[in-house]
Formats: sequence, structure tokens, C-alpha cells
Amino acid sequence: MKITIIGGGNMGGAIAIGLGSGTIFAPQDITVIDRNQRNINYIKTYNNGINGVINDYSSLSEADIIVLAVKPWYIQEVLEKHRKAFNPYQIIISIASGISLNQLSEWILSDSAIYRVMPNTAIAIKESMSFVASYGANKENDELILKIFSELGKAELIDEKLFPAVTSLTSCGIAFAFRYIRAAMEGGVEMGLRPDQAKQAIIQTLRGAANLLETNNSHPEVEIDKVTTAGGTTIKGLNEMENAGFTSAVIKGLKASYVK
Ligand SMILES: NC(=O)C1=CN([C@@H]2O[C@H](COP(=O)(O)OP(=O)(O)OC[C@H]3O[C@@H](n4cnc5c(N)ncnc54)[C@H](OP(=O)(O)O)[C@@H]3O)[C@@H](O)[C@H]2O)C=CC1
Ligand SMILES: O=C(O)[C@@H]1CCC=N1
Repeated sequence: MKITIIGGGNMGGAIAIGLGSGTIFAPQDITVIDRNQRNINYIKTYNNGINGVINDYSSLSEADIIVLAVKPWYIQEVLEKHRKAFNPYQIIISIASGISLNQLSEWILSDSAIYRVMPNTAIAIKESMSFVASYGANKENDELILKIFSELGKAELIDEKLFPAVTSLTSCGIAFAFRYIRAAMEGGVEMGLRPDQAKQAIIQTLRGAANLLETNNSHPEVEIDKVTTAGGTTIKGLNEMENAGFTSAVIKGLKASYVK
């Protein structure tokens, strides 16, 4: 099975790198088209077997799957320019934020199965949370797409109307998680830890928190309750954070990133 990714930047590159170490595509069956050699070189430092080309679209007609990984404002132009190379047996995937399945189908103008997928940058290390919605696809197509993205982390088929929410929560959300880590590092350094020591401590703490929630299938507040000794130090920290608007800041940030 062959896959061609148009756009080898942050996300297209991350997808190629993730797929390149998976079991579904051989590296030589993955082609990335970009217009910057720097992006191709970067992908090749991870996996030299992946094909990286500059402005060469010849792989499109032979691809089983085409992934559109350019910025949203280039999607229409790219489709109008290259759709003549598409055929109805191909699956077309767009990861562009805010571009609907209806728009894609208008611009693709073929009977290909069309998918919108919203991954995050952890796809490079097969730890993405990816959401999937489809147009004109059958059950077999769905199974294949879920299999591909499940190998790159977790994948879930959803109604397209939830895309703005999941984009905010998980695709933008990974940046929000990094910002929490950075803030906690700064606190740790102020209290005398070395930056890397603080970072490692926070990474392991977050990993533990995530794993506890999954293992116990519990609500975060149940786990918080186990930490907050009456009259102890944790509740003082939590109350101070809430006083500074922690929960409200997170919700406001998520809603600011919620763009229909
Ligand atoms: N970054 C993220 O975390 C996420 C991004 N997305 C979506 O992924 C898409 C890509 O985002 P991102 O990877 O961040 O963007 P980048 O700008 O990092 O990557 C896109 C790449 O595609 C190149 N490109 C543009 N037009 C063409 C073309 N016609 N042919 C070949 N290459 C082309 C760009 O070149 P040039 O720079 O010269 O324009 C650039 O190198 C967006 O639609 C975004 O909404 C979705 C989920 C998460
Ligand atoms: O910031 C953005 O617009 C893209 C979409 C989701 C993550 N990054």
C-alpha cells in the first residue's frame, strides 16, 4: 500500500516519521512532497528510506492514500491544481484545521472516500490522539483508516461537528500541556531544582497522573482527594492556583482555540 503526503512540515513530517516506523507502510511506499528541502532532510534524518521530493507530484496517481498536510488556506489551491491525478479508488485525508468534509468534496470532485483527521504532533512517536470523520467512505475504508491512526496512538471515529472541540482539546491541547510543563519547570527552578531535573520530575509526575486515571478509570477529583491531606500543603497550592484563575484560564484558552 502506498501513501503520499502533500506538505512535510510539522504535521506531515511527524506523520511520515510515525508511519515510517510502523507496520502498515514500508518506508519506500511513503512519499512526502514539500517545497522546502530542509523539511525533507529532517524527515530523512529519522528514516532515510522514506521518499522525499520537492514539488514532484508524480506519486499522486499511484498512491492508495493521499494526505493533505498543508496549511488550511492552501488546501483549495492544492486540490484544484492536483485533483486531476486522483482516482475514485483512492482515499483522501485532510488534516487541515477548519476545512470541512463538504468543502473537501467540492474541491476534490471525485468519488474518492474523504477523511478529516485531527491528530497532534505526538504522532511522530506513535502517541497521537487522532479523531476521524468521513465522507463517502465505506466500512472497509473506516477500518483501514482507524487501523493506520491507531498504530500512531489512539484513534476514534466521531461526528464531524465535534471537530472544533477535539482540535482545541487535543491538537492545540498538546501545546497547552507543554505550557503547563514549562510553568511547573519555572516553579521548580525557583525552588532550587536544575531545569532538566525539574522537567524529568514533571514528566514522570504527569505520566503517573495519566496512568492512574486510566488504570483506576477514576475522575481527577477522586485522585486529587487522595493527595490533599487535611490542613496539608497540597490544598494550599491548589487553592492558590484556583485563586489565580487556573480552571477558568484553561477553559477560556480551550474556548479561544475552539474555531468553527
Ligand atoms: N501543527 C500541528 O500541531 C497541527 C496541524 N494540523 C494541520 O496540519 C496542516 C499542516 O500544518 P503544519 O504541519 O503545522 O504546517 P507547516 O507549515 O509546518 O507544514 C506545511 C508544509 O507544506 C508545504 N507546502 C505548502 N504548500 C505546498 C504544496 N503545494 N506542495 C507541497 N508542499 C507544500 C509548506 O511549505 P511553505 O512553508 O513554503 O508554505 C510547509 O513546508 C494544517 O492544515 C494544520 O491545520 C493539524 C493538527 C495539528
Ligand atoms: O494552531 C493550529 O491552527 C493548528 C491546528 C491544531 C494545532 N495546530
